[in-house]
Amino acid sequence: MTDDVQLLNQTLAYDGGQIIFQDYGVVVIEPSEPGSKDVVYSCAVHGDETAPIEIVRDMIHGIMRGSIKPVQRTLFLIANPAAIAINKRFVDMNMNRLFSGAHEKGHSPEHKRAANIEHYVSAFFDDAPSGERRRYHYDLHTAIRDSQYEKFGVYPFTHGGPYKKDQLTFLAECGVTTILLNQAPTTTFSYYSVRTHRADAFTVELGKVKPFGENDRSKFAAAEKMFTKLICEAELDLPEFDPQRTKVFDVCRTINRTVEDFKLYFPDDVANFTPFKQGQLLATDGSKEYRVEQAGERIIFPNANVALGQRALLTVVDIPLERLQLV
Ligand SMILES: O=C(O)CCC(=O)N[C@@H](CCC(=O)O)C(=O)O
Ligand SMILES: [Zn+2]
Repeated sequence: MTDDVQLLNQTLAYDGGQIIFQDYGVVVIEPSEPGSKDVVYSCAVHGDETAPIEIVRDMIHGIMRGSIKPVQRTLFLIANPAAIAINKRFVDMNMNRLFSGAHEKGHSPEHKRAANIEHYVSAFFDDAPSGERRRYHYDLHTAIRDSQYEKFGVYPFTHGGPYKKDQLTFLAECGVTTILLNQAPTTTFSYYSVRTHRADAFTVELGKVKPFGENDRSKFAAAEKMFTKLICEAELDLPEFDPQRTKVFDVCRTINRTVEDFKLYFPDDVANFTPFKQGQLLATDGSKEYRVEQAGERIIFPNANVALGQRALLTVVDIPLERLQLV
């Protein structure tokens, strides 16, 4: 902790550029001869999701020690240090519902931090050298529940734009071979980067939430290797896109909690992506019942304790990848 405080507002050199400690949890890597990519890695939008924090911490330490030498401009964000300090998902508000200006509607620590984070991300992209550049943002998370597909990415709404083969391939190389298509604007961090900064951006769920020190880092090795390569190589040597590699799910329904009396009708240990039988009761929101409508409908991100007005459950169905417009 003492070291972190001493580093605040400091700039250190690494063999290849500078490490700028702009704010708590805001670290900018400026290579002296930057490549054409601007890469954002964020973690701890949810403060108890420790594996992504360990990954980002170790990448920053690797750069400080000289074992990782980025050639691409990189912004590392440890989004919610106050929530990490109390070992909780958030202090007052779920920060991943406060982007794209939603932070203007309140005054909690998360509202303020989300506003500052948007400022840091904008400054990072704006400060890039001129010329054609590619912007990437991987917002790293771990999920509350087990999952039938351990790693999965949320592809934010593209507003009809095509999905990118190189991004699906990069994620597959990270071990993320399941993709969930979000079909509507949201106030998540990854959608903010897509919409406001035209970045290729994803929420990446890397596994299940565990306390610090209990993460099996071997499960993240492929992802860590690819995250490092992306910033250390001028161009990634990715394999050709293989449509067989990635399984795609489409959001079927978003079920919000609108009243105090919200209930889920399946146990806490039911894993993400578990399918349910047609007609089965999934949730009640006061007197409103939510039952499975389609064959093959699966649940994801169930949480009966979200704030009123927020998403308490998603249902998804698998779709053939061939249905996507790919470039
Ligand atoms: O495990 C859970 O129930 C929640 C995991 C989580 O935090 N998921 C993200 C997904 C963001 C997105 O849809 O892009 C979230 O709910 O914020
Ligand atoms: Zn999360």
